[in-house]
Amino acid sequence: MIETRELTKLFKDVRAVDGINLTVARGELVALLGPNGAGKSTTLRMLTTLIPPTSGSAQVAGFDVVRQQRDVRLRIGYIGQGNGAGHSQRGRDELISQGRAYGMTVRAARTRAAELIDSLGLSDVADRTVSTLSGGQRRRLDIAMGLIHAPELLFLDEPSTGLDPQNRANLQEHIVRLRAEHGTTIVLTTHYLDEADSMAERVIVIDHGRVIADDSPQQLKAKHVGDRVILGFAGSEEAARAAAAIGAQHEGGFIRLTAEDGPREAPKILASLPITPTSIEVTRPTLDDVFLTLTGRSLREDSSTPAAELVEA
Ligand SMILES: Nc1ncnc2c1ncn2[C@@H]1O[C@H](COP(=O)(O)OP(=O)(O)OP(=O)(O)O)[C@@H](O)[C@H]1O
Repeated sequence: MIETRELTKLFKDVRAVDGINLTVARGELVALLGPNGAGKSTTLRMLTTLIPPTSGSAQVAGFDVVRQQRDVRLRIGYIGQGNGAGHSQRGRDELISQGRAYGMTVRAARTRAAELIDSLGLSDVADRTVSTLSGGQRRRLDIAMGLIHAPELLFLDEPSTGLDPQNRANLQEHIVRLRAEHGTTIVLTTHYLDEADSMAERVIVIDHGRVIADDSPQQLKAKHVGDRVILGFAGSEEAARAAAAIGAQHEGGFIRLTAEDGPREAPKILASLPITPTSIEVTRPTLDDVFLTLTGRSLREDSSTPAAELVEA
C-alpha cells in the first residue's frame, strides 16, 4: 500500500526527513512514533502529496506521489492536525458536501454520511452545527470527513492530541473498530506512547528524520529492552551471596536482572537462589524505554513536548 525509497525532505538546511525506506501492507495499522520535530508530519505530508519530496520516491496505493498526485488523492483520506469541518455548518451537511467534492452523487454521499455518523457514534450530534461539538466529537467528525469517499488508506496526523484521556480512549476505540469493519489501512502519527502501544500492530520509531526501529510494540520491547527483575535482600552481604549463586552482580542489597519474559522467569530465578529475597519486582518496558535504549533520550523528557502531554504520555 505504501512503499518509499530514500524519501527525503530538506527545508533549507533542515533535513526534516532523511532517506526513509518503508513498506506498509494493505490492512495494516501503523503508528509513526517520535518526538516533536522528528519528521513524522513531513513524512505524512509527502505521502499525501501535500508537499513534494526533495529526493527519493514514494508509491501510495500503487501511484507515485509526484507524478500521479490525483490518483493518490482519490484513494486516500488525510486528517491533519487542525479541524477540517466548517464551524457554522451542520456536521451531516459538511460530510455530504465533502462527498460531493469527491464526485459522489447526493444520494451516495447521504448514505455514506449516515453510515459514518452511526459507526463513529455521532448520531446524537450530527445535526447540530459543528461549532457546538466537543473536541472529541469534532475529531470524530474530522475522521468521518476523511473517510467519506471510502479511501483504501487513511492518514491521521496526531488524531488525539488535545483530547482528554476519556475522549482519547473513545477515539482510539473508533479507529480500531473502523479498521476492523472496513479493512482500511491506517497510518497515524503520535507522540503518545500508550496510543502507539495499544492501537498499532506495528510501530515505526522516527528520530531526526530517520527510521530507527520498526516492529510490533511487543517485539520492540522484547528486542531492545526486555523485562526487569529486581530482587531485594535484607542486606548487601545476602545480596552478594545470592548474586554469586546465579552469576549476577549486586548493588547494595539489590540484584537487577534482565529477562525476556520476566513473570515466567522470576520463579525459576527464585528457585535457584540460596536465600529468599525480601522483595521481588518485575517490570515490563514501555515504548519510552525502547526509545531511551535506542537514542539515550526519553520521549517524555523531550523539551518541546507540551506539559499536558508529559502527564498523559
Ligand atoms: N515548512 C517548514 N519549513 C521549515 N522547516 C520545517 C517546515 N516543516 C517542518 N519543518 C522542520 O522539519 C522538522 C520535522 O518537522 P515535522 O513537523 O515533520 O516533525 P514531527 O515529527 O511531525 O513533529 P510534531 O510531533 O511536533 O508534529 C522540524 O525540525 C521542523 O521544524
